[in-house]
Amino acid sequence: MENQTAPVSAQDEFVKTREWQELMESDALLKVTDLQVHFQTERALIKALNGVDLLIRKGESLGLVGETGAGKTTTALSILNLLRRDIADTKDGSSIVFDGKSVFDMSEKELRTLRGGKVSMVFQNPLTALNPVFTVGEQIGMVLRVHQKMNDKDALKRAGELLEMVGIAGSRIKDYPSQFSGGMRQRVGIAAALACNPQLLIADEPTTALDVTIQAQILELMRGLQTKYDTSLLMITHNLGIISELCQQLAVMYAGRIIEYGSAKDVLASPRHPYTQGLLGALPSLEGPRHRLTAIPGVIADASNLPDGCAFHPRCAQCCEECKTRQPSMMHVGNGHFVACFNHGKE
Ligand SMILES: Nc1ncnc2c1ncn2[C@@H]1O[C@H](COP(=O)(O)OP(=O)(O)OP(=O)(O)O)[C@@H](O)[C@H]1O
Repeated sequence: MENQTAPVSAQDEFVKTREWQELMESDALLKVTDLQVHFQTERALIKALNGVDLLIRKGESLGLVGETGAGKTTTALSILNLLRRDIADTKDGSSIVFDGKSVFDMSEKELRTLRGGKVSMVFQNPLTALNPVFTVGEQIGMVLRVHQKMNDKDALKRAGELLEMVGIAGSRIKDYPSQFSGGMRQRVGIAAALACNPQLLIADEPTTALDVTIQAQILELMRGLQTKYDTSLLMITHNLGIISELCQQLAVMYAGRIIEYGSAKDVLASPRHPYTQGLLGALPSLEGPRHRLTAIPGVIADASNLPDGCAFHPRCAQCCEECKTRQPSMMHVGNGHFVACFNHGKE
């Protein structure tokens, strides 16, 4: 294959093209390289992440898409070093560097500053993210007391301001989560996530539980905040509308690897990987453009029994002999667009 350098990690399969390696060495706020995470369960060893490379620059928004089980949430939790060590084994050679510092080398104190301070996460279900027995003011205030060392009075005042910022009357700091609608609870979650002006906001399917009008309002809110505060964003979603509206870059994940990456505009307009083409419904269709990910024929790769070669090959209509035995590297197809596919990775 063209432009391949020598293996860059202990694993022979992590052969990177020069262009991909150069990209991964460029300046970024968050850099994930060769991330490998396995879960040991009673029944099997689940190879959830198998060499994830990702980067997010300051102020940039990256969309991360892929079918269920691709490893998106495991990647997000790894960034915050939140995986339980007793069940999740992060392999040697895995690296996550945030703002110049490895999250795996951070002390407990540094990790507390990272979580909810420098990096915040908004979850899919606003009900489970909020504690029902505390008022929303107390919950947002708690973030401010811990991270900004504010006293109770200032924290409550600031919590009211943050509620106003997400379009909820500040006087409602005294209300409990059950007194808010689903959309409002998600706004409260976002207010809490933004309390400390994070450098990176991770949103894991933040609008799935909401109806379409509220979804649009939340997205508008996130876009406004991103522009105003230059916050970087990692947006995990199945919704392509969100990607095209909110994200500059797009990474597509399959079986615990990134298999396509580029500007969201390029990848959505001309997906190169057969998997991405299938996901986007870009394969010939009579139904016109799709706004959500479409179903691809075949079974999603089983993380406890991954096939040799390209993990997508058993489902790929364009599979050739090489695909069955070798892992394709991320190849540059121009304009910062990369694809890991032997058939489509050439200029
Ligand atoms: N705590 C765990 N114990 C065992 N296996 C796990 C655990 N967490 C995740 N996995 C497995 O790791 C793989 C990746 O899961 P992950 O939740 O990261 O995928 P995902 O892309 O976020 O999926 P979804 O879109 O459904 O949220 C899956 O095979 C999943 O079953």
